[in-house]
Amino acid sequence: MPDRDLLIGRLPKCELHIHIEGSLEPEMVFALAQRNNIRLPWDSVEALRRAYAFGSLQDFLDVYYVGMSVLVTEQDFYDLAFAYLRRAHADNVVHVEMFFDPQGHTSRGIAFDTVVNGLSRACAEAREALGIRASLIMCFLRHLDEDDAQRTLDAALAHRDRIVGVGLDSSEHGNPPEKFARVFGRARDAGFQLFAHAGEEGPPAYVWQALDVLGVARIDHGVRAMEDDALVARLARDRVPLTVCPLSNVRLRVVPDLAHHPLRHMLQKDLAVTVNSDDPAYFGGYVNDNFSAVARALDLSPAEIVALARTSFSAAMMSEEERTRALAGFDAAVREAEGG
Ligand SMILES: Nc1ncnc2[nH]cnc12
Ligand SMILES: [Zn+2]
Repeated sequence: MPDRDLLIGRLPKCELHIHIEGSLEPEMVFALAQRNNIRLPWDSVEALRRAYAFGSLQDFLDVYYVGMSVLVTEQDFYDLAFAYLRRAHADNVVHVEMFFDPQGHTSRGIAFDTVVNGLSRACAEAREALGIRASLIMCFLRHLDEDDAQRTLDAALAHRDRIVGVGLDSSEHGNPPEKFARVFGRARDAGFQLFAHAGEEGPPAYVWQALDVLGVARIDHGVRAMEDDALVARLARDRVPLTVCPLSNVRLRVVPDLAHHPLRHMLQKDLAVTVNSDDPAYFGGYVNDNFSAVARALDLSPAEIVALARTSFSAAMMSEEERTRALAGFDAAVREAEGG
Protein backbone atom coordinates (compact mmCIF):
# COMPACT_ATOMS: atom_id res chain seq x y z
CA MET A 1 0.00 0.00 0.00
CA PRO A 2 1.20 3.52 -0.76
CA ASP A 3 1.31 6.04 2.07
CA ARG A 4 -1.98 7.31 3.53
CA ASP A 5 -2.33 10.54 1.56
CA LEU A 6 -1.36 8.88 -1.71
CA LEU A 7 -3.97 6.18 -1.09
CA ILE A 8 -6.64 8.78 -0.24
CA GLY A 9 -5.88 10.66 -3.45
CA ARG A 10 -6.09 7.49 -5.53
CA LEU A 11 -9.46 6.34 -4.21
CA PRO A 12 -12.54 7.35 -6.20
CA LYS A 13 -15.20 8.69 -3.85
CA CYS A 14 -18.63 10.26 -3.54
CA GLU A 15 -19.19 13.51 -1.67
CA LEU A 16 -22.62 13.39 -0.02
CA HIS A 17 -22.47 16.34 2.36
CA ILE A 18 -21.38 19.59 0.76
CA HIS A 19 -23.28 22.88 1.05
CA ILE A 20 -22.43 24.60 -2.20
CA GLU A 21 -22.64 28.03 -0.51
CA GLY A 22 -20.06 26.71 1.95
CA SER A 23 -17.57 26.28 -0.89
CA LEU A 24 -17.52 30.06 -1.43
CA GLU A 25 -13.85 30.87 -0.90
CA PRO A 26 -13.07 34.31 0.59
CA GLU A 27 -11.41 35.46 -2.65
CA MET A 28 -14.59 34.64 -4.53
CA VAL A 29 -16.70 36.44 -1.89
CA PHE A 30 -14.77 39.63 -2.65
CA ALA A 31 -14.73 39.13 -6.44
CA LEU A 32 -18.51 38.62 -6.55
CA ALA A 33 -19.13 41.51 -4.13
CA GLN A 34 -17.29 43.74 -6.56
CA ARG A 35 -19.07 42.31 -9.61
CA ASN A 36 -22.49 42.84 -7.98
CA ASN A 37 -21.80 46.04 -6.05
CA ILE A 38 -22.48 44.45 -2.66
CA ARG A 39 -21.12 46.05 0.52
CA LEU A 40 -19.56 43.58 2.94
CA PRO A 41 -18.93 44.02 6.67
CA TRP A 42 -15.24 43.02 6.14
CA ASP A 43 -12.72 45.24 4.36
CA SER A 44 -10.36 42.50 3.11
CA VAL A 45 -9.99 38.78 2.48
CA GLU A 46 -7.77 38.63 5.58
CA ALA A 47 -10.45 40.28 7.74
CA LEU A 48 -13.01 37.79 6.47
CA ARG A 49 -10.67 34.89 7.24
CA ARG A 50 -10.24 36.28 10.76
CA ALA A 51 -14.04 35.97 11.17
CA TYR A 52 -13.67 32.20 10.73
CA ALA A 53 -12.99 31.60 14.44
CA PHE A 54 -16.27 29.95 15.36
CA GLY A 55 -17.43 28.98 18.85
CA SER A 56 -20.55 27.15 17.67
CA LEU A 57 -22.71 26.30 14.65
CA GLN A 58 -24.59 29.59 15.07
CA ASP A 59 -21.35 31.62 14.98
CA PHE A 60 -20.57 30.01 11.64
CA LEU A 61 -24.08 30.44 10.23
CA ASP A 62 -23.99 34.18 11.02
CA VAL A 63 -20.95 34.56 8.71
CA TYR A 64 -22.19 32.00 6.15
CA TYR A 65 -25.45 33.86 5.44
CA VAL A 66 -23.63 37.17 4.95
CA GLY A 67 -21.05 35.47 2.72
CA MET A 68 -23.72 34.05 0.42
CA SER A 69 -25.29 37.51 -0.06
CA VAL A 70 -22.77 38.15 -2.88
CA LEU A 71 -24.52 35.50 -5.03
CA VAL A 72 -26.97 37.36 -7.24
CA THR A 73 -27.02 36.23 -10.88
CA GLU A 74 -27.38 32.82 -12.51
CA GLN A 75 -23.73 33.15 -13.58
CA ASP A 76 -22.67 33.60 -9.93
CA PHE A 77 -24.32 30.31 -8.95
CA TYR A 78 -22.82 28.63 -12.00
CA ASP A 79 -19.32 29.91 -11.21
CA LEU A 80 -19.59 28.81 -7.59
CA ALA A 81 -20.74 25.28 -8.41
CA PHE A 82 -18.34 24.78 -11.30
CA ALA A 83 -15.38 25.89 -9.19
CA TYR A 84 -16.37 23.40 -6.47
CA LEU A 85 -16.86 20.55 -8.98
CA ARG A 86 -13.45 21.22 -10.51
CA ARG A 87 -11.91 21.11 -7.02
CA ALA A 88 -13.79 17.94 -6.10
CA HIS A 89 -12.70 16.30 -9.36
CA ALA A 90 -9.08 17.02 -8.37
CA ASP A 91 -9.77 15.01 -5.19
CA ASN A 92 -10.97 12.05 -7.28
CA VAL A 93 -14.61 12.66 -6.36
CA VAL A 94 -16.72 11.03 -9.06
CA HIS A 95 -20.23 11.65 -7.68
CA VAL A 96 -21.57 14.63 -5.74
CA GLU A 97 -24.89 15.20 -4.00
CA MET A 98 -24.88 18.95 -3.53
CA PHE A 99 -26.93 20.78 -0.89
CA PHE A 100 -28.14 24.29 -1.54
CA ASP A 101 -30.13 26.70 0.63
CA PRO A 102 -32.77 28.43 -1.54
CA GLN A 103 -34.26 30.38 1.37
CA GLY A 104 -30.87 32.05 1.90
CA HIS A 105 -31.37 33.55 -1.56
CA THR A 106 -35.13 34.00 -2.05
CA SER A 107 -35.20 35.94 1.27
CA ARG A 108 -32.89 38.49 -0.46
CA GLY A 109 -35.10 38.77 -3.53
CA ILE A 110 -33.20 36.29 -5.74
CA ALA A 111 -35.55 34.14 -7.82
CA PHE A 112 -35.61 30.41 -7.08
CA ASP A 113 -35.14 29.83 -10.83
CA THR A 114 -31.94 31.89 -10.89
CA VAL A 115 -30.40 29.65 -8.23
CA VAL A 116 -31.47 26.33 -9.74
CA ASN A 117 -30.64 27.35 -13.32
CA GLY A 118 -27.08 28.34 -12.39
CA LEU A 119 -26.38 25.31 -10.21
CA SER A 120 -27.92 22.77 -12.57
CA ARG A 121 -26.07 24.20 -15.59
CA ALA A 122 -22.79 23.83 -13.69
CA CYS A 123 -23.66 20.21 -12.85
CA ALA A 124 -24.49 19.42 -16.49
CA GLU A 125 -21.38 21.10 -17.87
CA ALA A 126 -19.07 19.53 -15.27
CA ARG A 127 -20.42 16.13 -16.28
CA GLU A 128 -19.49 16.89 -19.90
CA ALA A 129 -16.15 18.55 -19.22
CA LEU A 130 -14.86 16.50 -16.27
CA GLY A 131 -16.98 13.34 -16.17
CA ILE A 132 -18.10 14.06 -12.60
CA ARG A 133 -21.77 13.36 -11.78
CA ALA A 134 -23.60 15.86 -9.60
CA SER A 135 -27.17 16.27 -8.40
CA LEU A 136 -28.97 18.85 -6.27
CA ILE A 137 -30.56 18.51 -2.83
CA MET A 138 -32.54 21.51 -1.63
CA CYS A 139 -32.33 22.13 2.13
CA PHE A 140 -34.98 23.82 4.26
CA LEU A 141 -33.60 26.30 6.78
CA ARG A 142 -34.88 24.92 10.06
CA HIS A 143 -34.70 28.25 11.93
CA LEU A 144 -37.47 29.51 9.61
CA ASP A 145 -41.09 28.44 10.03
CA GLU A 146 -43.04 25.63 8.43
CA ASP A 147 -44.95 27.96 6.09
CA ASP A 148 -41.71 29.28 4.63
CA ALA A 149 -40.57 25.69 4.03
CA GLN A 150 -43.93 24.83 2.42
CA ARG A 151 -43.63 27.78 0.01
CA THR A 152 -40.07 26.70 -0.81
CA LEU A 153 -41.30 23.19 -1.55
CA ASP A 154 -43.99 24.66 -3.82
CA ALA A 155 -41.27 26.49 -5.77
CA ALA A 156 -39.21 23.29 -6.03
CA LEU A 157 -42.07 21.31 -7.54
CA ALA A 158 -41.62 23.25 -10.79
CA HIS A 159 -38.01 21.94 -10.88
CA ARG A 160 -38.77 18.37 -9.88
CA ASP A 161 -36.57 17.05 -12.72
CA ARG A 162 -33.51 19.00 -11.51
CA ILE A 163 -33.74 18.54 -7.73
CA VAL A 164 -33.41 14.98 -6.47
CA GLY A 165 -34.02 15.45 -2.78
CA VAL A 166 -34.75 17.69 0.16
CA GLY A 167 -32.72 18.14 3.34
CA LEU A 168 -32.85 20.08 6.59
CA ASP A 169 -30.08 22.35 7.83
CA SER A 170 -29.19 25.56 9.74
CA SER A 171 -29.58 26.13 13.53
CA GLU A 172 -30.29 22.75 15.08
CA HIS A 173 -30.91 23.63 18.75
CA GLY A 174 -34.61 24.31 19.32
CA ASN A 175 -35.58 23.33 15.77
CA PRO A 176 -36.35 19.59 15.94
CA PRO A 177 -37.07 17.59 12.79
CA GLU A 178 -40.73 17.12 13.84
CA LYS A 179 -41.28 20.83 13.13
CA PHE A 180 -41.12 19.86 9.44
CA ALA A 181 -43.08 16.59 9.51
CA ARG A 182 -45.81 17.84 7.13
CA VAL A 183 -43.32 19.44 4.72
CA PHE A 184 -41.33 16.22 4.49
CA GLY A 185 -44.57 14.25 4.03
CA ARG A 186 -45.42 16.37 1.00
CA ALA A 187 -41.86 16.13 -0.32
CA ARG A 188 -42.02 12.33 -0.03
CA ASP A 189 -45.35 12.26 -1.91
CA ALA A 190 -43.78 14.40 -4.64
CA GLY A 191 -41.02 11.79 -5.07
CA PHE A 192 -38.08 13.60 -3.45
CA GLN A 193 -35.41 11.66 -1.55
CA LEU A 194 -35.27 12.77 2.09
CA PHE A 195 -32.26 13.80 4.22
CA ALA A 196 -31.74 15.77 7.42
CA HIS A 197 -28.94 17.20 9.52
CA ALA A 198 -29.40 15.67 12.97
CA GLY A 199 -27.17 14.99 15.96
CA GLU A 200 -24.58 17.59 14.95
CA GLU A 201 -25.16 19.90 17.93
CA GLY A 202 -28.62 18.57 18.70
CA PRO A 203 -29.46 15.58 20.92
CA PRO A 204 -29.97 11.94 19.89
CA ALA A 205 -33.75 12.56 20.09
CA TYR A 206 -33.43 14.64 16.91
CA VAL A 207 -31.82 11.69 15.12
CA TRP A 208 -34.70 9.43 16.21
CA GLN A 209 -37.16 12.02 14.86
CA ALA A 210 -35.32 12.37 11.57
CA LEU A 211 -35.60 8.58 11.14
CA ASP A 212 -39.06 7.91 12.51
CA VAL A 213 -40.98 11.15 11.92
CA LEU A 214 -39.38 12.42 8.71
CA GLY A 215 -38.33 9.01 7.35
CA VAL A 216 -34.97 10.15 5.99
CA ALA A 217 -32.66 7.92 3.95
CA ARG A 218 -29.45 9.32 5.51
CA ILE A 219 -28.44 11.33 8.55
CA ASP A 220 -26.14 14.30 8.02
CA HIS A 221 -23.52 14.36 10.81
CA GLY A 222 -25.19 12.16 13.45
CA VAL A 223 -22.11 12.17 15.67
CA ARG A 224 -24.17 12.75 18.83
CA ALA A 225 -26.08 9.52 18.09
CA MET A 226 -23.15 7.86 19.86
CA GLU A 227 -24.63 9.03 23.19
CA ASP A 228 -27.59 6.64 22.80
CA ASP A 229 -26.87 2.89 22.60
CA ALA A 230 -30.33 1.99 21.32
CA LEU A 231 -30.00 4.56 18.54
CA VAL A 232 -26.56 3.24 17.59
CA ALA A 233 -28.03 -0.26 17.40
CA ARG A 234 -30.86 0.99 15.18
CA LEU A 235 -28.47 2.88 12.84
CA ALA A 236 -26.22 -0.19 12.58
CA ARG A 237 -29.11 -2.62 12.05
CA ASP A 238 -30.56 -0.57 9.19
CA ARG A 239 -27.14 0.50 7.84
CA VAL A 240 -28.41 4.10 7.82
CA PRO A 241 -25.63 6.15 6.19
CA LEU A 242 -24.12 8.96 8.28
CA THR A 243 -22.40 11.77 6.39
CA VAL A 244 -19.69 12.73 8.86
CA CYS A 245 -17.62 15.90 8.43
CA PRO A 246 -14.56 15.76 10.72
CA LEU A 247 -13.00 19.20 10.09
CA SER A 248 -16.42 20.84 10.45
CA ASN A 249 -16.92 19.13 13.80
CA VAL A 250 -13.65 20.56 15.09
CA ARG A 251 -14.22 24.09 13.71
CA LEU A 252 -17.74 24.22 15.17
CA ARG A 253 -16.57 22.79 18.50
CA VAL A 254 -18.72 19.68 18.27
CA VAL A 255 -15.54 17.84 19.29
CA PRO A 256 -12.50 19.39 21.02
CA ASP A 257 -10.05 18.07 18.40
CA LEU A 258 -9.74 15.29 15.83
CA ALA A 259 -8.06 12.93 18.27
CA HIS A 260 -11.38 12.94 20.16
CA HIS A 261 -13.54 12.51 17.08
CA PRO A 262 -15.96 9.55 17.44
CA LEU A 263 -15.41 8.29 13.88
CA ARG A 264 -13.34 5.28 14.92
CA HIS A 265 -15.96 4.28 17.51
CA MET A 266 -18.64 4.70 14.87
CA LEU A 267 -16.80 2.27 12.61
CA GLN A 268 -16.36 -0.16 15.51
CA LYS A 269 -20.14 -0.06 16.05
CA ASP A 270 -20.61 -1.02 12.39
CA LEU A 271 -22.19 2.28 11.39
CA ALA A 272 -22.29 3.24 7.70
CA VAL A 273 -19.96 6.21 8.01
CA THR A 274 -18.86 8.42 5.11
CA VAL A 275 -16.36 11.31 5.16
CA ASN A 276 -17.32 14.67 3.69
CA SER A 277 -16.37 18.34 3.76
CA ASP A 278 -19.62 20.19 4.76
CA ASP A 279 -18.46 23.80 4.12
CA PRO A 280 -14.91 23.42 2.83
CA ALA A 281 -14.16 27.12 2.31
CA TYR A 282 -14.95 27.82 5.96
CA PHE A 283 -13.62 24.72 7.71
CA GLY A 284 -10.14 24.36 6.26
CA GLY A 285 -10.41 21.63 3.70
CA TYR A 286 -12.07 19.66 0.92
CA VAL A 287 -12.91 15.99 1.08
CA ASN A 288 -9.36 14.59 0.79
CA ASP A 289 -8.22 17.02 3.50
CA ASN A 290 -10.96 15.61 5.74
CA PHE A 291 -9.88 12.02 5.03
CA SER A 292 -6.25 12.87 5.55
CA ALA A 293 -6.68 14.80 8.81
CA VAL A 294 -8.97 12.26 10.46
CA ALA A 295 -6.89 9.28 9.25
CA ARG A 296 -3.77 10.82 10.76
CA ALA A 297 -5.41 11.85 14.04
CA LEU A 298 -7.09 8.47 14.60
CA ASP A 299 -4.33 6.42 12.97
CA LEU A 300 -6.76 4.76 10.57
CA SER A 301 -5.39 1.79 8.68
CA PRO A 302 -5.41 1.61 4.86
CA ALA A 303 -8.25 -0.94 5.11
CA GLU A 304 -10.31 1.50 7.21
CA ILE A 305 -9.69 4.33 4.74
CA VAL A 306 -10.73 2.09 1.85
CA ALA A 307 -13.87 1.03 3.76
CA LEU A 308 -14.87 4.66 4.39
CA ALA A 309 -14.51 5.58 0.72
CA ARG A 310 -16.34 2.41 -0.36
CA THR A 311 -19.26 3.23 1.94
CA SER A 312 -19.72 6.53 0.10
CA PHE A 313 -20.81 4.46 -2.92
CA SER A 314 -23.27 2.30 -0.98
CA ALA A 315 -24.70 5.46 0.64
CA ALA A 316 -25.10 7.41 -2.63
CA MET A 317 -28.32 7.85 -4.58
CA MET A 318 -27.63 5.75 -7.66
CA SER A 319 -29.45 3.09 -9.60
CA GLU A 320 -28.21 -0.40 -8.71
CA GLU A 321 -26.72 -0.63 -12.19
CA GLU A 322 -24.75 2.60 -11.67
CA ARG A 323 -23.62 1.43 -8.24
CA THR A 324 -22.36 -1.90 -9.56
CA ARG A 325 -20.39 -0.09 -12.26
CA ALA A 326 -19.04 2.52 -9.82
CA LEU A 327 -18.01 -0.14 -7.28
CA ALA A 328 -16.21 -2.13 -9.97
CA GLY A 329 -14.23 1.03 -10.79
CA PHE A 330 -13.58 1.57 -7.09
CA ASP A 331 -12.31 -1.99 -6.55
CA ALA A 332 -10.04 -1.68 -9.60
CA ALA A 333 -8.59 1.56 -8.19
CA VAL A 334 -7.93 -0.19 -4.84
CA ARG A 335 -6.13 -3.06 -6.59
CA GLU A 336 -4.04 -0.58 -8.52
CA ALA A 337 -3.19 1.33 -5.33
CA GLU A 338 -2.21 -1.94 -3.59
CA GLY A 339 0.06 -2.78 -6.52
CA GLY A 340 2.04 0.40 -6.22
N1 LIG B 1 -22.75 22.22 9.32
C1 LIG B 1 -23.95 22.75 9.09
N2 LIG B 1 -24.95 22.47 9.95
C2 LIG B 1 -26.16 22.99 9.76
N3 LIG B 1 -26.46 23.82 8.77
C3 LIG B 1 -25.50 24.12 7.89
N4 LIG B 1 -25.51 24.90 6.79
C4 LIG B 1 -24.30 24.88 6.25
N5 LIG B 1 -23.48 24.12 7.00
C5 LIG B 1 -24.21 23.62 8.02
ZN1 LIG C 1 -23.96 20.36 6.69
